[in-house]
Amino acid sequence: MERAFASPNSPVSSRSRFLPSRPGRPLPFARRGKGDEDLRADVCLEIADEVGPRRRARARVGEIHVITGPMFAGKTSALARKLATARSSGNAVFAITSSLEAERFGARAETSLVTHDGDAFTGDEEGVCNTIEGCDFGEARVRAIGTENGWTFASEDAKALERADVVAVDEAQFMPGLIDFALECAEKRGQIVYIAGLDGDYRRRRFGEVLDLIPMCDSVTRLRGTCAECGRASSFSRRVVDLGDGEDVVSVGGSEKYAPACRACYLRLGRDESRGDVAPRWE
Ligand SMILES: Nc1ncnc2c1ncn2[C@@H]1O[C@H](COP(=O)(O)OP(=O)(O)O)[C@@H](O)[C@H]1O
Ligand SMILES: Cc1cn([C@H]2C[C@H](O)[C@@H](COP(=O)(O)O)O2)c(=O)[nH]c1=O
Repeated sequence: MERAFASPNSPVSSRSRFLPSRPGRPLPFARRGKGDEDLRADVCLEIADEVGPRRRARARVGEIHVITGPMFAGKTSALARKLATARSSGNAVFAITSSLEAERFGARAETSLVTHDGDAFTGDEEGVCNTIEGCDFGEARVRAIGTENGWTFASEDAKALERADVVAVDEAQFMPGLIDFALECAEKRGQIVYIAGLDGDYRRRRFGEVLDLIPMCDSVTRLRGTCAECGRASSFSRRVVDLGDGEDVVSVGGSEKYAPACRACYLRLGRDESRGDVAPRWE
């Protein structure tokens, strides 16, 4: 797909210089008419701050944004919204998730980011987003990878990853080599990178490499959900089933195994269930 961009010297504000200029193509928004160029600038400003095909070419250095927090906090939902926005402003998107997701969401999780509500961000092959009339979408792919495969992709996927403006990783706690991958995308290829995943496991201990990315990222968002016990904001993931002595930290699942917990309920229920592994660390 051929792309034309506004000249850096055009008489528009520095922010709107990130915006794609595509003569003859529909605006990615419904309102059109007199002064379309102004409208394009006005409407796109808020999303152009974070992503835009122009930005990559201009800066040659990308960004890394981390979206973390406990289970059921809305990490995947937030990531999917970011990607939908990026895509609807003409960016090519490549999203990666863990092949472990298929264990809880089935085969659709091989090519979609699936949330606990059952919503999904889906790539082009499934033809979801292209059906909205008048919108000019960048291509999108979602691929699941196994930890045993590393960051290897089929050749067409590897090309799509290479040319993407925006790269996303969901379930990042399951991905060894996360830091090298994120840095390669942002600093070698100039891509905007979103990393979503758990920072801690059910014991509130470091999970994978998500935390290690913090000193290298541009922004961190730690989301909270709703405590399943009391309705206050949840900050932690509580494992609600006993998987036996020496249980694995990694155990894929949803609400049959985990619950969102506020601090008070996490401590109370951890002790009530005699789960030494979740007792306060100061005891
Ligand atoms: N205890 C729960 N069990 C199942 N779903 C929940 C629970 N608490 C919240 N949810 C739903 O999960 C949604 C968030 O899903 P998702 O974006 O997949 O979160 P995350 O990626 O952080 O686990 C919330 O909007 C809410 O509707
Ligand atoms: C706390 C915790 C979680 N997991 C697993 C359970 C789920 O499969 C994912 C988290 O998914 P979400 O999108 O954040 O809801 O991680 C685990 O293996 N070990 C844990 O301690």
